[in-house]
Amino acid sequence: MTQPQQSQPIETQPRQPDPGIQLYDTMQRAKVPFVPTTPGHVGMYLCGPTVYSDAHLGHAKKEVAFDVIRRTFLHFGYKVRYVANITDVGHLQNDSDDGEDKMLARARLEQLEPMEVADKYFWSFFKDMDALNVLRPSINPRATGHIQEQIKLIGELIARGHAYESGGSVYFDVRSWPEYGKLSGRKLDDQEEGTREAVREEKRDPRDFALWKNAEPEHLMRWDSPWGVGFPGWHIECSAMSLKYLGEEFDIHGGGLDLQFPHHEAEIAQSEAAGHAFARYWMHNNMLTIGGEKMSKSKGNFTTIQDILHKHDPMVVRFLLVSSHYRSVTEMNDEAFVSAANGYRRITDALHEIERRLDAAPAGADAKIDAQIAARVQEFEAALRDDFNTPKAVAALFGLTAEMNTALNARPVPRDTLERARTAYRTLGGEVLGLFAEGAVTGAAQDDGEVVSALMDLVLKARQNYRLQKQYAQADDLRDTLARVGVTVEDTKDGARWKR
Ligand SMILES: Nc1ncnc2c1ncn2[C@@H]1O[C@H](COP(=O)(O)OP(=O)(O)OP(=O)(O)O)[C@@H](O)[C@H]1O
Ligand SMILES: [Zn+2]
Repeated sequence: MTQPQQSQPIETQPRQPDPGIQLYDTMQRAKVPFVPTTPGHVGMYLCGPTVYSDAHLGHAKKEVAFDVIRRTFLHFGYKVRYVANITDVGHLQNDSDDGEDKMLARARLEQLEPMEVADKYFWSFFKDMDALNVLRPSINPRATGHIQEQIKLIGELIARGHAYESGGSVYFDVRSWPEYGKLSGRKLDDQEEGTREAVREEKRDPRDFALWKNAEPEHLMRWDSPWGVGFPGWHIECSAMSLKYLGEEFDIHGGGLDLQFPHHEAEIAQSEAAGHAFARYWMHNNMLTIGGEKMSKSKGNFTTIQDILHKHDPMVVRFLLVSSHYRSVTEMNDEAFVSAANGYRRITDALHEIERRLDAAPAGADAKIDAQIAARVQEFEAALRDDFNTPKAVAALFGLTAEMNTALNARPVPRDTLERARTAYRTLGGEVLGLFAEGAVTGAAQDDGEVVSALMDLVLKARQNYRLQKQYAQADDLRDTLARVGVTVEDTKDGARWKR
């Protein structure tokens, strides 16, 4: 795999970790101050994809939401360890303990080995995420690479009396853990059982969930265990891998709202019952919807990220996603893309104009514009400190853009002020919101992006050099070549400009 073609966030100045971040904790059902387990550090665990098909736009909402949260912590001076798992075994069709393993069902459909399915969709997931400028996880553990860790944790649960073996499978005993249900607020008696008769018979209580499943003879993914040949249940991988890479207690556990029950509830019960403190804060993104309904693979109402990237610039897709709050529903339709494309262009046009004018700008600074920029930076940062409020942060960028456009239209803006504005855009829009990927891998619309803009800057500089050296034939030749591909060059008092 090629390296991610994205710039890692860099801080413009060394910072002390910002103590003022508030986040909404699903467990406390309130916005609370973020207090790290280890000062200056954030350990995050995100439930990643089950790699059995191409990712859709709903997955992109989740990945981008948590990517911005991670980037915000980096911006505010924290060191972040970001662990996001890959589920490549144990996720059964109906999310309970019944049905076929999603990986196996797909393997049969595509006539591939289960591991071929996992690898195929693992790489396609990261290709999509690179295009959307989502930073790669610090650690990206796969469930099948951590079978021993899962077996060990299951053994601990049996030893403590919170799990039992039955018919070669092992189940978590929910009755032994009265706190089961505390995240989602579901009482044990409300919880529906959705399992087959044979599975139900193995359980002491229908709501017990599988930690280990006995493998039927035709089941291809299988490992030896103290309970016979089988495979792990879906939930146990996240407890085992977060414990391994983030320790006994870590800061933030994230995932989609639809994972609260049963997945996160099960993760909490099995981790805490095994004696681990587990996550301090629980964060959940809301859903991306289409016609008011959750976009999902099983409903069939999904659009893959690949399909979207054939029609739209990946940065416009990202802009659309960050324009709504991670805890809000994002409704997807054509108008949403049109308005995101317009909004994104408004911001990038201003940034490019600022960058274009930098070289020829008069020396000095403009105190009034500097103050406006500083106020917008504060507004942006305050929005993100307040539970990562990206729509408000985007509004601050629009405010900055309106003010900069007014200033740019009124008078020559001095260089230090242009530089300050440029840094504000590049740091806040680029590093924190991740909106200006340099050379991200993409679909069709990318030629409109920054690569072209950078190349055109080079060409115009070369033309200017010819003119300064009075080599007018060469300068005209460049202009004519551009004209043949539909690019016109205009000479203005502020230097040459190009347009298509
Ligand atoms: N429409 C959506 N909006 C936001 N997040 C989503 C959406 N769909 C899935 N996710 C999140 O992506 C992750 C993986 O989800 P999953 O693989 O179950 O996708 P799915 O399309 O819902 O599949 P299925 O329909 O088979 O359940 C989960 O954290 C889930 O919350
Ligand atoms: Zn998980």
